[in-house]
Amino acid sequence: MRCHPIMGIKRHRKVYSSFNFMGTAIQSGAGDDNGALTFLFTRIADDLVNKGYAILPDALPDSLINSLERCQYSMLDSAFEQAGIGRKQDFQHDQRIRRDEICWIDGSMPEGQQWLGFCESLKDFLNQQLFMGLFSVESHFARFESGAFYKRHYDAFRGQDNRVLSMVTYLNADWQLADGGELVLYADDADCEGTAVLPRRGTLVIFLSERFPHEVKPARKTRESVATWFRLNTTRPGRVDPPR
Ligand SMILES: O=C(O)CCC(=O)C(=O)O
Ligand SMILES: [Fe+2]
Repeated sequence: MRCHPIMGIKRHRKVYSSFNFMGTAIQSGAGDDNGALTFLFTRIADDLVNKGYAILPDALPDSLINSLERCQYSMLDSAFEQAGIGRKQDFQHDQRIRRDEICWIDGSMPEGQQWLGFCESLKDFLNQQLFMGLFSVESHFARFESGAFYKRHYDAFRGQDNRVLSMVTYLNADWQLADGGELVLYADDADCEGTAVLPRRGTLVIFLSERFPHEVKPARKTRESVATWFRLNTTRPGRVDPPR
């Protein structure tokens, strides 16, 4: 994959260890987890500056993945709804483009709160380090049943939407190449090859929403993921901009 230096993001030198991950006090040993999270967040910030994306296998602490999984298991299947394309008035289901089911994480369960706390901490860290001006976070579980896919798309279009950063993580243990369902991240519109990522448990992918077209190849067994977006606040007089 070709890489381009990221425009508009600069590293702000700071002492990382002083950062406080209040939202992610994970079970016991929170001190160790905080150290690991500082390391992870620093890696993400560096990769965003250098490449505009990060692909990090085994990135998330087990405790966080386990609680995401508990949260997801406890949601009734009926809580998953067919995913649509577009926002509000443009919202439509188009099975030719995507065939996953989603369930928004609203913080009504402690495990969901823990995940949203992790995302908030990352948002604050990136704002402190890179001055990204991220304002809010939205996150949902997604389930791709066997045969489901999501065709090549952007998560945001320049000047139109306020999704700035896209992040995906996966819950699938023992996912093999033969299971399909790869996320393919393309460098730009001209890139036909891309970089394929297997949706393996704990892998974290994060990228600039407006810059990288991407797709999910057809899965050959049920594929469980968590998709998250970091947004700017584009509310202005006469136009309220709620999340989603
Ligand atoms: O699940 C993935 O790997 C990516 C999903 C995606 O592109 C999206 O929800 O916009
Ligand atoms: Fe996407």
